[in-house]
Amino acid sequence: MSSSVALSGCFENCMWASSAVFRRQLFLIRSLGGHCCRVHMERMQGAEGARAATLEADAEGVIRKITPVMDPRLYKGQAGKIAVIGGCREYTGAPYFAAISALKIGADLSHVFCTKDAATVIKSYSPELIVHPVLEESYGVRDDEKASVFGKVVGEVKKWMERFDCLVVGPGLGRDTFLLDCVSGIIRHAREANIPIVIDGDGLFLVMNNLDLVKGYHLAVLTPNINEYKRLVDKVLDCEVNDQEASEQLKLLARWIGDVTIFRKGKLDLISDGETVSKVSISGSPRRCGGQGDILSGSVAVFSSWARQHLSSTKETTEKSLSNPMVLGSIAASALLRKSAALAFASKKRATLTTDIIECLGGSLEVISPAG
Ligand SMILES: NC(=O)C1=CN([C@@H]2O[C@H](COP(=O)(O)OP(=O)(O)OC[C@H]3O[C@@H](n4cnc5c(N)ncnc54)[C@H](OP(=O)(O)O)[C@@H]3O)[C@@H](O)[C@H]2O)[C@@H](O)CC1
Ligand SMILES: Nc1ncnc2c1ncn2[C@@H]1O[C@H](COP(=O)(O)OP(=O)(O)OP(=O)(O)O)[C@@H](O)[C@H]1O
Ligand SMILES: [Mg+2]
Repeated sequence: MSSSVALSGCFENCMWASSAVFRRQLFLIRSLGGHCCRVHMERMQGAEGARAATLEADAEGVIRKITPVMDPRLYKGQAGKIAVIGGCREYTGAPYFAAISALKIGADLSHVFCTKDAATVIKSYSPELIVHPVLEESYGVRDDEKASVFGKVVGEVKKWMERFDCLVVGPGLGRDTFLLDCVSGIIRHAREANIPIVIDGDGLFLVMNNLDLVKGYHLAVLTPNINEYKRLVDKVLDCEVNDQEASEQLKLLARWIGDVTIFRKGKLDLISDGETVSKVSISGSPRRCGGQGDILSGSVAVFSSWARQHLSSTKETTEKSLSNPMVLGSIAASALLRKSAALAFASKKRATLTTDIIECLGGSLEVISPAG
């Protein structure tokens, strides 16, 4: 069987959910206990053979290609307008890290949509950010007010939606049920408006329980850390993480969810849109202070916006995944985060904090793609 025929067969597998064949397979998988991934893997391997090892991405080449030149004819906003949906009573650092990283890399405007409790705190970290105190948690809303507050919250974000090049949903969002309902409404509007979305942190918690929010949306990137990836694999593939077949499992996960890009964060970063898998293993920092994933989500937002702009202005024909702006943006963000973390660690050692890494973003980008 040709590999393309086999691949399309595999895709069809993802559509089994409503068929009798799928129910029979599910029964078989369940009867085998925790071996469902092996079953899937064998199907994949049967389909594609033992595919070539996952290639290291030419991340610096990608950065050079998509980073826009500094052109005095550009006006404010053309280098990127990013919005972070996140920030609640508990977490104010995460949305700040994501939003400020976007600016430090070169976006022109960075907004944060958060709860009232978080807004003043985030504003006090930086006057550069545009902060909207619009999200509401259950404790502040009576049951009989919920429908109207929902409409107001979603409406406030929708007013701005079309101006954004990318949304980052989840850093420091929390897990309040009413707040997450409103964020589901925001994601639906973003999809309708064709706005790319990076889903991270508690945004992944939301999406994992409502896969339809991202299913089939080619402009969505999911950025799970080690715990979030475990939960995603468990929920979607109904099995455990398989590190021996990491690339195949990731590819399968992206296909199973449907047309999204998944960025699996870890000792090495793996990125797949279900077509190919790219690896970025540039050495980073051994410090694992919280917040590095937040820098990454803001960075993916900027680079994927730049990749989208680049691709729409060139007629390059290339491999399908390398014409996927979300994959290119993810590869670029991974490399820049890792280089910046290494640079920060070289001078700060054990005292390295997320804010130190953010300070290294500009310098690290300058080495790869000088501003002029
Ligand atoms: N400076 C800041 O502001 C930073 C803020 N950050 C923000 O923190 C948030 C969580 O992200 P994280 O990375 O801690 O998630 P992760 O590793 O899955 O969780 C570890 C364990 O905690 C638990 N758990 C988590 N949230 C829970 C909840 N609301 N309620 C109850 N349990 C919860 C979780 O349990 P489980 O999901 O398994 O039930 C798991 O066992 C997210 O918004 C992120 O952006 C970070 O970006 C760092 C910098
Ligand atoms: N062991 C490691 N060695 C080197 N770099 C790593 C390692 N683990 C993660 N990273 C880098 O740090 C980035 C953030 O990953 P991490 O797993 O810390 O995210 P996170 O847990 O979501 O972070 P946050 O604390 O912001 O929520 C990854 O993209 C990766 O490049
Ligand atoms: Mg995180």
